[in-house]
Amino acid sequence: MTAVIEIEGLRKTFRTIRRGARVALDGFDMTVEAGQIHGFLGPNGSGKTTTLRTLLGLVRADAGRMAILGQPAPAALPVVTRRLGAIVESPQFFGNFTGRRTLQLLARAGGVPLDRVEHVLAQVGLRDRGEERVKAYSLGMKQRLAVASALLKDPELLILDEPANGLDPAGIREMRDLMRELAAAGVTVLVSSHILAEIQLICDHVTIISRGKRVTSGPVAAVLSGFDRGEFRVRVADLDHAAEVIRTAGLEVTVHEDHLVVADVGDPAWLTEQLGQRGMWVSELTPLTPDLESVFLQLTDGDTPRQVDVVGPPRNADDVAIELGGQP
Ligand SMILES: Nc1ncnc2c1ncn2[C@@H]1O[C@H](COP(=O)(O)OP(=O)(O)OP(=O)(O)O)[C@@H](O)[C@H]1O
Repeated sequence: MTAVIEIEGLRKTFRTIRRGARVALDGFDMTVEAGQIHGFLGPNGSGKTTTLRTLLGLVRADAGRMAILGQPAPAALPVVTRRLGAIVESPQFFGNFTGRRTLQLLARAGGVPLDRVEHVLAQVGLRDRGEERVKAYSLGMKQRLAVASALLKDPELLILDEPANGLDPAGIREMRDLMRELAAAGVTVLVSSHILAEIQLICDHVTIISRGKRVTSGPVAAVLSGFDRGEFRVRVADLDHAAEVIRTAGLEVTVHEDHLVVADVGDPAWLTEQLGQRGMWVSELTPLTPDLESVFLQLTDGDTPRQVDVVGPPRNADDVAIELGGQP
């Protein structure tokens, strides 16, 4: 695998007269490899936009090493810029121009052959709406037009900051389908978001940032499996009695209003047998697999985010080692 984005030890402190020093990035690391749809997740103010702006040379880092498409950034950005598409600030389009005209002007300004315009209009699903004025576009269509403008150069890497922001569920679904199509066409996509369910559906890899530090990264499945405690939701008529039986058998159990949650259930058949032998019939036994939202909340909640690092270049859920520990 080739790394298309490498970030190591990135530091940035903003200093303002009114609010003093604010640490936005505190030794942040991230690697995005070719072909990935990589989700960049973090709570508001955790440093996502600062990372992307720094990577694209819009903000000067205090320290750290960055490379895009194998070239040092920001020094080599002029060299790689033709291979890179990015939407970090919401682009403002002239409302009286049509979508097609807008892209034609951008193509001409960027020295891109005009036939690319029809191609990218089709790619983002705007070919039939290309003759409408941009001011008549919905937010989702404007976002797609922005993506189309970033695709004009036929980039190998597309960086999108919060592309689903402000979109309704249908718009989010369209954006998700578009990203999948781009990835299928061989484009590496880095997409920052705080919409966890979407990231889980769209992305194959994820980096989670909290307070300017990476708290976890790796294949989505591996990150999730690192938080899988083998929990099951169990419904029986007599919750307290069942909890006592399960505890006596050595398993951790928490009693909820109408169900139990049992951790570290190796063999669910054993659990039903234990309860059945005592005349307690299980009406529900559901594995509780963690989703990105619960992992995200565990990692980014509270004053001190836990540092969770994937050791070595992750490939799949089996060869990922996850270390839990305090902040360095
Ligand atoms: N130009 C700036 N001047 C001062 N502080 C800034 C500036 N840009 C960002 N910050 C601060 O740096 C921190 C990180 O902000 P950043 O915008 O990178 O976070 P984010 O993860 O993108 O958040 P959001 O999801 O809300 O966009 C925040 O505390 C923010 O207030």
